[in-house]
Amino acid sequence: MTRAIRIGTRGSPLALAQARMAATALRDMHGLSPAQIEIVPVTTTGDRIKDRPLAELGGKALWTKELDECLGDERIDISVHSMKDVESFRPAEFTIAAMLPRADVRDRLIGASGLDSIPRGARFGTSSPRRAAQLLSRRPDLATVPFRGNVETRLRKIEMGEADATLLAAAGLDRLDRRDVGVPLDDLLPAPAQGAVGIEIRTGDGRMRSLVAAIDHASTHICVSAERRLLMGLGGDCRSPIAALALLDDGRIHLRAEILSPDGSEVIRGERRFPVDDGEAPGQLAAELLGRASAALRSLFTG
Ligand SMILES: NCc1[nH]cc(CCC(=O)O)c1CC(=O)O
Repeated sequence: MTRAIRIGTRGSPLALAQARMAATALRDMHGLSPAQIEIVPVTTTGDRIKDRPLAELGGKALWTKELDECLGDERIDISVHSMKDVESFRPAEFTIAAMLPRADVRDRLIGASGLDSIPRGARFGTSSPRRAAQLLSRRPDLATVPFRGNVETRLRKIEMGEADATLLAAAGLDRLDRRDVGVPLDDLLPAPAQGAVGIEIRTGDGRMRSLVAAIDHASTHICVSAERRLLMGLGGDCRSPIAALALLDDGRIHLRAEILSPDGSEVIRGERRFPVDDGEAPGQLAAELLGRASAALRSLFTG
């Protein structure tokens, strides 16, 4: 091994925890010493802008732009991302060469013991169009209030009473050792790629490609790729209320998805089962969902 592998990551506590998971996996797989891996925190646009819903800025590589610049300039060798935050179309210059084993994919409800136990008219904190729409479809009496910041910040906002309840990804809570926080919701479909951590390299970097490919978790990669293909087919971005989850079932992919109007009044659900090497099926499911949606809902998508 020549010089240390530089792992670029966002600087949030969750991002750093995920970068450490990637570092540990690489170290264990390749028998590296701690000095042979370095973690390089990079501040992204999404981290800097704290006062506006990110959905308003929409589709502008909010979490990846600065990391991409570092990766492109060879200031880092790999980038570690929450796959959920990685836009569906990436520059050909970069390749997601591996994913870590997926964590709990569910959202957890904070501030109430179940969706039915939230008091009538309570304020629900979220800036996620998906979470807002899913919640309003079940509880139209609730009011959503904007809710940004990292996981710890959002938990503090609930403690301070800025909102009565919120949803957070189980994956993030668990990785921050907040395993006891919140109630998992089994019947709320998560965001595409929720719970998955991706490792990105420069497409031409053969050395990193083989180092990183060795820690790839194949079933996670297969399922998250199917969810991202669906997203591409929908032409959705972080402004579009989309939920999707692919699971492997008997060697085949079972992909479930829903698209929602922002106020939750319209919910279009669908699912497909298909072989893992069928790259077309997710796009076909996307087209089918859009075909069943009202013109107003369809207009939120460009696919
Ligand atoms: N949107 C921010 C974000 N990006 C990834 C996670 C959690 C980890 C994951 O889903 O992989 C979170 C926090 C959350 O949604 O609660």
